[in-house]
Amino acid sequence: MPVALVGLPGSGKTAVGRRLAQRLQWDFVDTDQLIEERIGCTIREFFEREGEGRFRDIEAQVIGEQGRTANTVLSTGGGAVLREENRRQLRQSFHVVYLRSSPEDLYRRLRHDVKRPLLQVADPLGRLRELFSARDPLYREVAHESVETGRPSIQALVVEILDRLQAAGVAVMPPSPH
Ligand SMILES: Nc1ncnc2c1ncn2[C@@H]1O[C@H](COP(=O)(O)OP(=O)(O)OP(=O)(O)O)[C@@H](O)[C@H]1O
Ligand SMILES: O=C(O)C1=C[C@@H](O)[C@@H](O)[C@H](O)C1
Ligand SMILES: [Mg+2]
Repeated sequence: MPVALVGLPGSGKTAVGRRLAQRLQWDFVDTDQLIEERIGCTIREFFEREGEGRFRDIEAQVIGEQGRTANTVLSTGGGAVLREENRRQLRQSFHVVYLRSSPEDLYRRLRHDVKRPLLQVADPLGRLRELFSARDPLYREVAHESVETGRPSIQALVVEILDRLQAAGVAVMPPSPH
């Protein structure tokens, strides 16, 4: 069964997901990257030109496709859980790991980042707090595992998630090369 990472923008889905896939020798797929390849422009440009609804349609299609893969770590976009259809798909077809972060930790990481369209507002910390209140219940609803990302390094998070995946029988660690 593929593994999906969910969480707010900046929670580490891409950074953690890539390393997790390396350790498992699985494929790594990032829905945001896949979508940018398909639409031929950045998500930010697409949001401005076509609107969030069109972006969410493509996102739902990509999650549906990836649910049929094996040996894949899927890093989802921060808003993937907003659609009921996606929550059902995630819960059914993936082992879902929620990277749970406080709005304050996220703000520290993302304040200089201009790539995340939802944070291009006058009060990004306020926006993150709103996003957390609105989405934390949805991430919890879909998650089979939840890990707090406040203090641990990316490496430590990967080790913790690997332990959980092995305990759940979802993944077997490949033998180490030496
Ligand atoms: N546990 C962590 N400790 C320190 N830095 C981290 C941690 N997790 C992520 N980061 C850093 O925070 C930034 C955002 O991480 P990343 O891009 O992986 O988030 P994301 O969840 O994929 O965000 P988005 O939903 O917007 O795609 C990156 O620079 C990443 O290296
Ligand atoms: O939190 C969100 O709604 C989003 C997060 C990003 O990963 C992208 O998927 C997009 O910018 C929307
Ligand atoms: Mg990402």
